[in-house]
Amino acid sequence: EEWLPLSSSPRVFVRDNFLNKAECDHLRTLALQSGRFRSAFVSNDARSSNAGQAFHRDAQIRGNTHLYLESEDEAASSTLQDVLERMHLAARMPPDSGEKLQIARYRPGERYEMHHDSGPEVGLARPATLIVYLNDVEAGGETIFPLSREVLLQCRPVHHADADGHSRFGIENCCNLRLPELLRVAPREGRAVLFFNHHLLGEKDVRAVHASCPVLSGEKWLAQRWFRFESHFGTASASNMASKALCLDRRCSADGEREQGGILTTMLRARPRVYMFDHALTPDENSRLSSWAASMQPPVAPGQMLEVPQTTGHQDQVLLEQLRKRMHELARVPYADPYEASVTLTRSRAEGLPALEVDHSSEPLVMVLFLHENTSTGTSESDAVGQRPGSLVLPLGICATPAECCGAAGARMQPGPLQVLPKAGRAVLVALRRLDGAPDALASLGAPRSSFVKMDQNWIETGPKLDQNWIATICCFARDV
Ligand SMILES: O=C(O)CCC(=O)C(=O)O
Ligand SMILES: [Fe+2]
Repeated sequence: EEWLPLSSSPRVFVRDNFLNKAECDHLRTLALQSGRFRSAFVSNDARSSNAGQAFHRDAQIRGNTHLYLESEDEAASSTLQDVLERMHLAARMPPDSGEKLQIARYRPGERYEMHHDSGPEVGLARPATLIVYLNDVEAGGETIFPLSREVLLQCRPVHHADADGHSRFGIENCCNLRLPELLRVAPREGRAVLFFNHHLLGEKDVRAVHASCPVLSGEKWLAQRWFRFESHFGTASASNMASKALCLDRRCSADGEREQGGILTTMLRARPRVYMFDHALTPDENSRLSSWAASMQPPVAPGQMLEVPQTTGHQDQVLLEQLRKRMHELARVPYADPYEASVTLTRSRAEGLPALEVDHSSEPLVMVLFLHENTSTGTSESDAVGQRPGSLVLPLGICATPAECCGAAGARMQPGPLQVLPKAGRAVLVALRRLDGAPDALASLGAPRSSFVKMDQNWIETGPKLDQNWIATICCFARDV
């Protein structure tokens, strides 16, 4: 497994060894050498002018120091560029969506009380946050997410009286609690936490509040990337990544991030967002999937679609669910087990945070498609890239302006159909929405005339129906063609 989903509401993922020791050391050294550390609570940058951040200027609320790495730092460090690229790939966020990388440092006693990272109401929308811890902390410093209203209340930045009549302020009251509804991520060198501050359809997820427990002993260092809805230029990494995507469009060699478990992630397009995952299925899964499809009675004709039964008892049920789960994880979309987890989810929604608004329209809906042998997808537009039989050709729309399509390097990029060659175990993810949840007109997939299996209830015969809350499509090839 690669990124481990810890919670589906809010969406929180964790991955160990996201950065290696040398990379962690390098980022800390860059930060120290810059001499730019300053108190988080006296920050007078643009962000402090908004209401949501104003109270963070109180040392009691947030006592650590931090700095931002600048484009000059990026230009001078290929390690930093590489780290940033991997951060964007991991978060499935386009290259131009990142703020400057923040390096933060907490000394004993320093903490950051409960807060939300995003404030669309004040013009600061941050759909996702990626934190990487840069060292091992002797004690304390966990990042915590309250998963129920009860726990949230016990963590609020007010004085809480405990049973003995002692008063404890804010998270100090709840960092000691060992409760199942308190998700706690201990800082470990190289460990990354990815969480989404907005729902898949763009609305702010009020449940994504979190805090940093006080460091009890030692120091805590982290690197933090915030992602924005709107294009957020000014970082060198944006143009590097966009030109790599350009290279892939033109069929250069793949160059992506190899995740744990051997899955190789590559961004094919920034707008709309298209990702390719090699080795998403193991050879064993490919062959089991192929023989399962081949065993269908009556046989599946080329071009015919085949529905995966929802019923339990099918001999390949376990395999199919495992794949479905993996596809969801790759898409960073919460997986709702059709038989169990969805029930659990519904229950936790009903009981968990009754006073908070939960956006039911963001129900995950991802379809998983498998291409079978003897199928030819295709549109005539694909000829320019020399279509091979069975390729997945995505006629990904026409950009109004090149910059709109591909960000910083847009002027050099030719939008047009994207061809993904079939390769056993390869999956392709197309985000159908922009980061703010609006349907991405560039992701109009048309109607690929291939044989697909959709892992939910219905056949898809035409393009995705955005009015039905489609978020993404992900398909995988079980065979080479
Ligand atoms: O230090 C942590 O673990 C969390 C930091 C955080 O939430 C923030 O800086 O916004
Ligand atoms: Fe935060």
